[in-house]
Amino acid sequence: MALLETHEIEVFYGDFQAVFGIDVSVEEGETVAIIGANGAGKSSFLNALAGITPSKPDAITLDGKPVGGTPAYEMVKKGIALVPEGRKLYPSLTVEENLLIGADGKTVDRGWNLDEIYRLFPILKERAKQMSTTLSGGQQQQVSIGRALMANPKVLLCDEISLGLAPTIVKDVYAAVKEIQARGTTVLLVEQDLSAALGAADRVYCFMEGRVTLTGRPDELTKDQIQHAYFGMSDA
Ligand SMILES: Nc1ncnc2c1ncn2[C@@H]1O[C@H](COP(=O)(O)OP(=O)(O)OP(=O)(O)O)[C@@H](O)[C@H]1O
Repeated sequence: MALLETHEIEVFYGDFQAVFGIDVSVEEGETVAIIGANGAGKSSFLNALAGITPSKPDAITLDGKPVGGTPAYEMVKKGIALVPEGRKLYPSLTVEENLLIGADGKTVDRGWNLDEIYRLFPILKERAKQMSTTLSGGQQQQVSIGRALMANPKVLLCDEISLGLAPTIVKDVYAAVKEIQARGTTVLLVEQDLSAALGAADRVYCFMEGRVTLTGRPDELTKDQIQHAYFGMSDA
């Protein structure tokens, strides 16, 4: 049994359907990436897992138990924590205060605390008392990841953590994802930066127009397969 599974999950905004019956499974300790173009439904899917958009109870199982439709503040206590698109830090709080807020979602100790976050992201220790808004984009992304880890999740959800960052900074952020996985945390990420996603993930799912068009291990997939799955076209 996989740690996290979706079963024919659907996401609606009023009458508009963004996700059409998607099955995804994530094994404990895996890093899985969802790739796809703008509007493919990646964030809608991730937000359903985080309890931000509604879903049916059986549509999401964690450790085999239905958790779909659980509100976001409860979902994090069940073990699913989100690094949201755009970081969404609290601008009036310091770096450390932002991190400490993440600990409100902690119900089990899986080894993540302030010391461990500062070990993963040493610059944040130096900047601990600064307002989060004074940090660079990459450092703010570190705070957002650290805040989610402070909840000690079973599964860390990351939404477009490369967004707006220079390529060298993206590399650093993804090196941290590898480290997070190495420390035993399961990661499910949504990413438009293909090389970042393929470099970090054990398995990928490609979404197009709210459906899965391709799945596999990065080393098994060809460029043409990915292009076809991404845009519905190929070189041929
Ligand atoms: N709050 C909302 N209300 C109505 N429609 C929405 C809402 N959020 C997303 N959508 C629509 O749902 C579809 C999927 O959007 P979603 O943001 O999930 O895609 P995405 O793959 O994450 O793309 P992006 O990378 O641009 O965020 C799009 O057609 C989008 O316009």
